[in-house]
Amino acid sequence: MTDAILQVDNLMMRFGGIKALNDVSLKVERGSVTSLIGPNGAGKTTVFNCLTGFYRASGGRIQLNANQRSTDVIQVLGEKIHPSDWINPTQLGSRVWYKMFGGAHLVNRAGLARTFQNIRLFREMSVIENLLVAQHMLVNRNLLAGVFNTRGYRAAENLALDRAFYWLEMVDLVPTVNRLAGTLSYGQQRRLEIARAMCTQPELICLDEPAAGLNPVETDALSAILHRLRADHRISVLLIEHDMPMVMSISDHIVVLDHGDVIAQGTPQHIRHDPRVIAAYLGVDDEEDAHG
Ligand SMILES: Nc1ncnc2c1ncn2[C@@H]1O[C@H](COP(=O)(O)OP(=O)(O)OP(=O)(O)O)[C@@H](O)[C@H]1O
Repeated sequence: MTDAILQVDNLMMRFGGIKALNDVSLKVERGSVTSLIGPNGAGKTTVFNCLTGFYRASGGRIQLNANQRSTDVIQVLGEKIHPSDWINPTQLGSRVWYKMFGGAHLVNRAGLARTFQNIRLFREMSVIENLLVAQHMLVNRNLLAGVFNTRGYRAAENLALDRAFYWLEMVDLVPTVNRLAGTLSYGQQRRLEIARAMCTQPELICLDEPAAGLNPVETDALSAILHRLRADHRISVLLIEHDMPMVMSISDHIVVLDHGDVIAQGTPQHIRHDPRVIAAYLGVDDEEDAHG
């Protein structure tokens, strides 16, 4: 029996006349590293945007099984009211509720965090401030507790600091703690993005091209971090990445997208030899490499 932390069925996304996602079904097994690969414009980032609530999918189903509950991601983002809701008051109430109070924050609270293809740190804030801001949902936000600096408020702040230092250590950035995020090297900024996402305590982390622009040493350090996330913290990872050696070495499962459709999925070994994947994406050189 499978234990999927994420199950995506028949996901569709249209932008006017453009069909960015046609019919995407995939799943991420709990504790696995799953990679989403494909040529430029295949729809990979659009999948991430639908999963994390940046886009509202045009159709399909996204189920996240984390934090000991199952979350219907499309529902919590706030769906349109359907005509049939008027004869089903519970359904109508739920849709109105999520239309008013739903959004991407609920997806994060349900256990999913992400990083971005173009780094989106607060560049003018220090490293530690970036990590504390990420935790504002988790700490006590009671105004009076803050004004009177109550014991509960201080305890929550200390916990946030402990969590920030824990993940800083994990990504090897403790010495940079007071530097402005914008002054870090590119590789350090990528690692800080991962630490910031981890501070929200997700069970599934979606990483959009984390190795882009990294040198080979930094890419190896990143692979080691992903290994540790899975082995030591049982975090599930969904990865978009063009660095094929990294994808092939780190993934348990690979999903290949092309023109908004899943054209293949399976183990790295299986994907490496799939003729459709070679034709659409990997190309002859990679096939020769694989055989060589
Ligand atoms: N907000 C948008 N408005 C209109 N079209 C969009 C939008 N976002 C994505 N698209 C289109 O959807 C298709 C898929 O884009 P997407 O960025 O998901 O591809 P990708 O596989 O992530 O590519 P890359 O590897 O280059 O990042 C493209 O044709 C793109 O132009």
